[in-house]
Amino acid sequence: MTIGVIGGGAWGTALAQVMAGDEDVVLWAREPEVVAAINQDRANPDFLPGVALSPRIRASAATAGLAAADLWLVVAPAQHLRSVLAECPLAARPTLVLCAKGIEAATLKLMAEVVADLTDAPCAVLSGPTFAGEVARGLPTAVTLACRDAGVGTALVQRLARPTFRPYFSDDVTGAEIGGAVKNVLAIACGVVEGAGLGLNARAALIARGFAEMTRFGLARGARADTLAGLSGLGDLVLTCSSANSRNFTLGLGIGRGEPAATLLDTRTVAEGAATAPVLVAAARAAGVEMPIAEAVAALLAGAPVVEVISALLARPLRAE
Ligand SMILES: NC(=O)C1=CN([C@@H]2O[C@H](COP(=O)(O)OP(=O)(O)OC[C@H]3O[C@@H](n4cnc5c(N)ncnc54)[C@H](O)[C@@H]3O)[C@@H](O)[C@H]2O)C=CC1
Ligand SMILES: O=C(CO)COP(=O)(O)O
Repeated sequence: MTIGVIGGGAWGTALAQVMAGDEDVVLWAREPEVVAAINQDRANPDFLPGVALSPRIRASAATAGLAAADLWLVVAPAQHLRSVLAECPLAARPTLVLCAKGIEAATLKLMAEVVADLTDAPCAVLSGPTFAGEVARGLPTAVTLACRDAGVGTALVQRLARPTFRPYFSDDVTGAEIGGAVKNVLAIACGVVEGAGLGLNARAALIARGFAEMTRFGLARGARADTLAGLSGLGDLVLTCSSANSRNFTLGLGIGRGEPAATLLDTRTVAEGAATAPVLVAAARAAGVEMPIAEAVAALLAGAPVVEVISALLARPLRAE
């Protein structure tokens, strides 16, 4: 059996590495230098430095090679998922496991909704507290594997489980997706709090009030509260809101210190929350849901001064919890 991985960034490479413990992996990467480094040096210094990669991973710059796999882990960033997948040999009807965390800007659609525009192949979502470097080094990790079809989902849990990689089945695809997308935005907010020196009380308040926003938005979009309180929601929120290993948290850290967001975003790596924040604000307004922290993050990314944004958040009318 062969697993396909779409995307040679940190997360695609880490998933390829953990899967290569038991199966051959065909990895499509967009950058020829990433393909060459994986095939020749067994490394991906551009996106996942310091990890010696398995010889069972074969990288390719051509999507045709994915046809050899019956299961694809789709790890292109959220805003590129549609264009990347459209170039892949979908006619083979592989099972798709979506691993990006975000909402498509042009359509306000979650990743599974984007995929439904392209194919009716079986589809699941993998999400949870998963820093790529730790997964690639074999440190213990648990994720949500969400699929509307319980038969497909439970088979995927069995196939993707590894000694240090534990998927938990859920049938709540929307909940798993919303947790991952929203926590990225909240991680930026927590980084801002840290960078601006606002203290640990403020960060804890932000995590709790941010989780309330995630829950309100999730319920409005049909997610279940127990999913949002699980690995792909609260679990991932806690991880990324408390560590500078998170690109989103680190972006917020810089903004909180007064660095321009545009400069901080000028990197090869993605901080998905930056793309998600304005989209989330639009989606929340469309759903009639108040998300003041997400609005604050979107304002900061658009260049609003940190002091003003924080003062405005603190000046909001007092209300019941
Ligand atoms: N890094 C991590 O620890 C985790 C990342 N994720 C999610 O996985 C997804 C991918 O993130 P990473 O692998 O970390 O990315 P990365 O930041 O390591 O690398 C950037 C990736 O974006 C791709 N890219 C850039 N421009 C593109 C374009 N125009 N078209 C198609 N692809 C383009 C690059 O080829 C590269 O694969 C994101 O949605 C992220 O939120 C999820 C869990 C953990
Ligand atoms: O999603 C992640 C961990 O679960 C990775 O977080 P960052 O994208 O903020 O680095």
